[in-house]
Amino acid sequence: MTARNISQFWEWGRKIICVGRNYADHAKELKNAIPTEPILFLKPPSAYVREGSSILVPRYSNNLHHEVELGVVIGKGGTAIPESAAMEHVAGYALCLDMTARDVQDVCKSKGLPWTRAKAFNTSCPVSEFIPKERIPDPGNVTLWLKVNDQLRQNGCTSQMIFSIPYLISYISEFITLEEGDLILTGTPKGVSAVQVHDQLQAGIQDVVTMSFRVDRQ
Ligand SMILES: O=C([O-])CC(=O)C(=O)O
Ligand SMILES: [Mg+2]
Repeated sequence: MTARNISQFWEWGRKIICVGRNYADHAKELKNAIPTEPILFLKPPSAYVREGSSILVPRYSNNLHHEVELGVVIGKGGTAIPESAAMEHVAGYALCLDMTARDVQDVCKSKGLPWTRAKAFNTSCPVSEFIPKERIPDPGNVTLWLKVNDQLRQNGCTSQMIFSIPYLISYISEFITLEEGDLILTGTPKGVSAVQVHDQLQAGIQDVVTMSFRVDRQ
């Protein structure tokens, strides 16, 4: 067996744990209450898509939204990690999109059902290259942006997160053991909007990384 390299964490088949409503301005734009505790959901590793492949609109959705998010890649596993030690468990970062079938999510929300079909479908988690920890010395203060066909839609700073990265690692690991290669999506700032087939999405973390994806029909 060849040695696994964390710089290709998306091939490892590990967990993708997502935080919802972690920016007050995004919670407000969707008319949701501001959470007092992290809201979590999961995507399977089959959700990953890499540059060069397209984001596919599920056949059952007519309102696919982009959500640009900072992803935290776990380098050292652990259970019940104290907040003070949380950053020692981080190997690096990735720019991520939490693609969301908003029409499906709205139905799930109205019925009090889980968001799986809205959030966990194939290609619902586009990811950039792996960004080693050293390249983002202060992950709590970086700008995330996203353009659709060259028009800026999202532009937010991770300093606006309600729950910090160390807090999230500690909170999650209390009841889900984190493993090397897991990814945590930390929530999206405001500006989410619908994408259409053949749109071109471009996103970045200030001067650290950019990525682009095309949207196609499934
Ligand atoms: O808006 C949602 O669907 C919740 C979410 O994933 C986020 O806030 O990033
Ligand atoms: Mg999200």
